[in-house]
Amino acid sequence: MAHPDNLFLDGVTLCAGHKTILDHVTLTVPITGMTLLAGRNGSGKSTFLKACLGLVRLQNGVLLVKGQPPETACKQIGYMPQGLNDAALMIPAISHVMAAMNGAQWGVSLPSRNRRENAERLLALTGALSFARRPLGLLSGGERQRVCLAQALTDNPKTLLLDEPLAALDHEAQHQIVSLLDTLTRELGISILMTSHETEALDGKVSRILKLENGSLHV
Ligand SMILES: Nc1ncnc2c1ncn2[C@@H]1O[C@H](COP(=O)(O)OP(=O)(O)OP(=O)(O)O)[C@@H](O)[C@H]1O
Repeated sequence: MAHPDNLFLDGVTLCAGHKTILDHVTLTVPITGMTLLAGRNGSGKSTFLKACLGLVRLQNGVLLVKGQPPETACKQIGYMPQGLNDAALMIPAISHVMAAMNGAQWGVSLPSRNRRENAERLLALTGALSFARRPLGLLSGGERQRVCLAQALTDNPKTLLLDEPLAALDHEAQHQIVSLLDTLTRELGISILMTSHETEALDGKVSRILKLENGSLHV
């Protein structure tokens, strides 16, 4: 059912180039709390997250994220893509967060003082305020993930799509990020759909696992 808590797919076919990621998939699954999108390298996890954001078009079928088509749903979704492009590495961490605050939701740009205060609030929330003025390229992997998470949290999203937020982190940093994500789901009611190969760090924290394999998606 196209319920506001659900991810809803009806006859969805999704391709990336010549590769079929989803082949006529029909599925309804709640995505409240933390949902792990699992699958082997190249199975299509990143492509599916992009489809949920309306960045990649379906070949066929209907996809609804919390009851809305991707083009509408994306306005209430924070997205953390896999990796950063090289240009982003040169700018201070706080600018990376402020850059996402374009005021698009309300049609007016926020004054820069408000943007800075908002960015500082989000960086404090993710434990990244102490390195807010350092270039992203000089931060450790774990520090950078915290900044990217702060950027994904701009505009108070109801849902976060996180592509490999635990990649290249040591065990301690993985557990710190997982604990932060757990807090976001429990205290702010944010739904998190994330990809990760680090399933051990997520033990006991995920509400469900969605498996993407051989063109099918199942719980
Ligand atoms: N724009 C594109 N054009 C052609 N092929 C693509 C495109 N984007 C992705 N692919 C291919 O589609 C497949 C799925 O890629 P995707 O990045 O979604 O997988 P993934 O499950 O996220 O992988 P990983 O776990 O390695 O990050 C891969 O074989 C990839 O090479």
